[in-house]
Amino acid sequence: MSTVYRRVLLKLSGEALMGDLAYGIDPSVVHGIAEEVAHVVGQGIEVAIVVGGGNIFRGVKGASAGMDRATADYIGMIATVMNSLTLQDALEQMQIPTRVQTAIAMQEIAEPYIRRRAMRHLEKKRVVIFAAGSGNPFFTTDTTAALRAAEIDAEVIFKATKVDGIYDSDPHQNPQARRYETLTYSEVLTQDLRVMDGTAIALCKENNIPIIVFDLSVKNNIRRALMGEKIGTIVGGLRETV
Ligand SMILES: Nc1ncnc2c1ncn2[C@@H]1O[C@H](COP(=O)(O)OP(=O)(O)OP(=O)(O)O)[C@@H](O)[C@H]1O
Ligand SMILES: O=c1ccn([C@@H]2O[C@H](COP(=O)(O)O)[C@@H](O)[C@H]2O)c(=O)[nH]1
Repeated sequence: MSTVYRRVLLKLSGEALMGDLAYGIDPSVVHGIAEEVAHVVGQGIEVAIVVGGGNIFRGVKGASAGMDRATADYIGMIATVMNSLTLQDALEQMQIPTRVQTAIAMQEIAEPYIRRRAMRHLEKKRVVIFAAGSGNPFFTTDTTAALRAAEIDAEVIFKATKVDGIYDSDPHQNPQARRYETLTYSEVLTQDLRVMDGTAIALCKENNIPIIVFDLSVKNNIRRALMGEKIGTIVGGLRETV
């Protein structure tokens, strides 16, 4: 069976890993994600993953409570390593070969991020999980996803998150918000649609990488999206002239 995509980058919401818990990781959520990723890998799609850290720690929150922002961001990046290792464990229990590469050296735990090595792993159909964000404070894992997608020549970024697409305002704040099916990068930026940070959108625009935003909590959505089914909101699907 031929697939729509050859190589994709899947950005998983850290917060969504909590499931119904108040904090941390719900093993059943991680197990469900791993099952869907395993299916897609089994179809021959090369999958790289960036996972957020919002279920454990966000730098901005730490800073607003009085911490030094850069220190708080390093803690946030370490949170993404915990999520990445948890996901690796779940995938390997399903016999899916997986490598975690970290942007902050922790060689006893994971490989360092080496672009060419990551690409080789992907060619060998190993799932590569990029941990510790970009390694730089003041960034997010959404921007990391855009950066890594450009570096590894991924065709598309799938942002699996807590909403089923991009709305004209935050649907968690405004129940009247209306969902878009498609948007240009420029529309997301000029309308200040904050489902992803502006740096991530700008990087995708510059490198012409489409972004598909969809709801992670619906069973089989990862599988459906990565297999090419049209769900959620697509940003930048059409080449822009502006
Ligand atoms: N216009 C919008 N359309 C859709 N969601 C929006 C919009 N504006 C803000 N949001 C919010 O963006 C959130 C998704 O982004 P957020 O960065 O919080 O999560 P994430 O990146 O998936 O998680 P994490 O940071 O834990 O990895 C949604 O839960 C929603 O409340
Ligand atoms: O490149 C990066 C990526 C992340 N951080 C910090 O980690 C947390 C968790 O990431 P989320 O994208 O919010 O899930 C983030 O709040 C930052 O504090 C970073 O500093 N640099």
